[in-house]
Amino acid sequence: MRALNSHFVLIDLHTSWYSVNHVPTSTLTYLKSSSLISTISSSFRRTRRTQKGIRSSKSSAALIRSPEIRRPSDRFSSGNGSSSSCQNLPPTSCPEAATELELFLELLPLKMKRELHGHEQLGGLIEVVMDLGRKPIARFPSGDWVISEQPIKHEDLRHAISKVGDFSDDNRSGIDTSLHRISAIRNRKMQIIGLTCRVGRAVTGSAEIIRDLVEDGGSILVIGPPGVGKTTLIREIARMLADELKKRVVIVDTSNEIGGDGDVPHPGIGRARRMQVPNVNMQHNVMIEAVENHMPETIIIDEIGTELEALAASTIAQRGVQLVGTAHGMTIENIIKNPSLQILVGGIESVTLGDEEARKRKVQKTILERKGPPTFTCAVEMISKTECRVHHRLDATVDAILAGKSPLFEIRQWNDFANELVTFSPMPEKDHEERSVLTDNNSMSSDIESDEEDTDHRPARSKKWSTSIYMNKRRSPVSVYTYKILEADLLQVAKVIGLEDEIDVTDDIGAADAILASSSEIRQNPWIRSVAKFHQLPVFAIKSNTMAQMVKAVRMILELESFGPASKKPRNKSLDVEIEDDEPKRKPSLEEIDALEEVRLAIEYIVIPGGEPVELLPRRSEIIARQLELVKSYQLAAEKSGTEQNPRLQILPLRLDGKNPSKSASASRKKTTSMPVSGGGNGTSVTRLPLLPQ
Ligand SMILES: Nc1ncnc2c1ncn2[C@@H]1O[C@H](COP(=O)(O)OP(=O)(O)OP(=O)(O)O)[C@@H](O)[C@H]1O
Repeated sequence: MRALNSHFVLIDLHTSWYSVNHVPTSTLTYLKSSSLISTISSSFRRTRRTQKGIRSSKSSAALIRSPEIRRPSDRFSSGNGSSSSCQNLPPTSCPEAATELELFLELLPLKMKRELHGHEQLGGLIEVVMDLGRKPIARFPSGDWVISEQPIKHEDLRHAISKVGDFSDDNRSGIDTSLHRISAIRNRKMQIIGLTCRVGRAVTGSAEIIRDLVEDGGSILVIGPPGVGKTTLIREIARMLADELKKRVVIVDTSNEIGGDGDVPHPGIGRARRMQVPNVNMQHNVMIEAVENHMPETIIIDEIGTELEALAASTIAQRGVQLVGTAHGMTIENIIKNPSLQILVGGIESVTLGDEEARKRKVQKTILERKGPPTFTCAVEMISKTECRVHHRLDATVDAILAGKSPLFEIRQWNDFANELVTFSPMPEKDHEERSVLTDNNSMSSDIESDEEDTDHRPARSKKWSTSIYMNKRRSPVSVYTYKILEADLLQVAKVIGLEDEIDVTDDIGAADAILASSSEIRQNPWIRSVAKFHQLPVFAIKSNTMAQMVKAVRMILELESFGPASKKPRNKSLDVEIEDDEPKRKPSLEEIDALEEVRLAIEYIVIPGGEPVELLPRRSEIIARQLELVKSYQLAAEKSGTEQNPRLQILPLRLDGKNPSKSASASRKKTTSMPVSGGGNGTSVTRLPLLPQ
């Protein structure tokens, strides 16, 4: 719960400062058609002004550091290499970029190529998708575009394949002397039936947003969703370090994506050296080889994805080499929760405190702590190509997340129009007294609240939800609009309890059947209730983002559980359900709390993400009964094991209906401690909670 919660705090900080900027598009679409739009847009303008104010006001309470502003002349003064000559030009106006784009377009059949040539945003092309029997799609920053009405034929794919090198075992290939990445989809006979062709480009200046971190010499972990620009960023970091800071840089280039296809690396990496990797499974070996043989001062590595690679990264960092690496994930919390990558943030262990210590720290007896120093000094969460969150001290961020506190981070935005970098740090929530002054959020909220009463001016809408209608006929699957709750968390919980076919997530509030939000967010941003009322949608609010509450929410949304006394009377015909943990019928003992916390940690950190069974500590049989209840509330199976004197519970990665809750379980993953199941007799190997004191 702590870890999950803190994610919310993180987003909370982010949104509380400029929540208006982050009103979901769908909401804005709705607002455009309603009388609320003037309220929101005026608040939006106020917020923008506030941001400008912050840029010029050093005393602003929202700033921990004063904002840094760089001019384009600073940005581009020192770039060199072939790409630098084009740095201020749009890609199509730059001869080298245009040549590389031409190489890319060579992949396509003539007709498609001609169509694409006519597209005004050709210079910003991101990907072309060619799937057999389907219309080819071009992906631009502005969205997808159908290149041709003619479906892709075998010969189109053959043409494209003939222009690229061999596909490696990760199904990726490239075009000689370019940075483009071609990824194949195969059928069961291993024939290629689809291609994702990504335009690679060296973007000089793209690393200016974190130049200070690069110059500091610390190790940098870059995380972000696919396609956000991680590879492009670290390619530029490699060039910056090698050419401008004169460091010995070695790139471990697993898919030849950083240095391009071919044996002579692309000029985009400057003087950095590149080591190719014969086979993806050897990435970790090549990482170690790079350190042992080539005396690098910096190692650059894209996509650290396995436990072995994470271990190799940690070894490299211990040898005093600066490491710049990327990993998939939206936030640091995703890395903490990923059993293979945990080591990058220092590893996590569960510690049971003594009664005295727990009282002193005002925490539960079983807490999560960082095991050791993180591999990386700092972390960059990429939000878009021009915006990121910088965690200067990754160790402090991880500690804060594990303790359920708000981590300190800095938001950096590159403003393309003004050509300047704006840096600001949101205050932790509890120190955030002046937030209302800074964001004008309060006035926005109250405006909206008052607008709520103005029901006469709203367009008439069909009633989508009222308790009775919903009870009688709801759609399947039920579409849920989530607000400040990770879609992935909701879908994972639905999957765990075997209801994944019953629930869907939508970005379009107008198409939703229900809203799931965190109560604290609703308190801070009451407009969500206004929107819910307008659409007559029920709001399910969860108090804390524990999986147990999520399970309850899913079951309530699907009417598998009654709303109970927590639901408020339908106001304005929309239902408002506050989901809380079940009230304990009696005050639990410390031992019981400890035992239940052990269950929660085991399920949320090992059984569900790792798909592994966990054997708990021996407990008294009454306590085991309580543990079993909790396990069942996650819709998971458990069995008793241990001896009669020392009974214990073993949580199985099986849903109550007997299926495996998580496909993420990797069979090859190392287990901390394994021992045969005692009493269970099915021969499964069992993983104990890491380092739980005996
Ligand atoms: N700063 C930038 N300016 C313009 N285009 C960019 C920039 N950064 C990335 N791109 C383009 O966006 C696309 C995706 O970039 P990139 O491959 O670096 O993303 P990624 O996060 O590494 O993706 P993945 O995780 O899938 O490997 C590419 O076409 C790239 O050329």
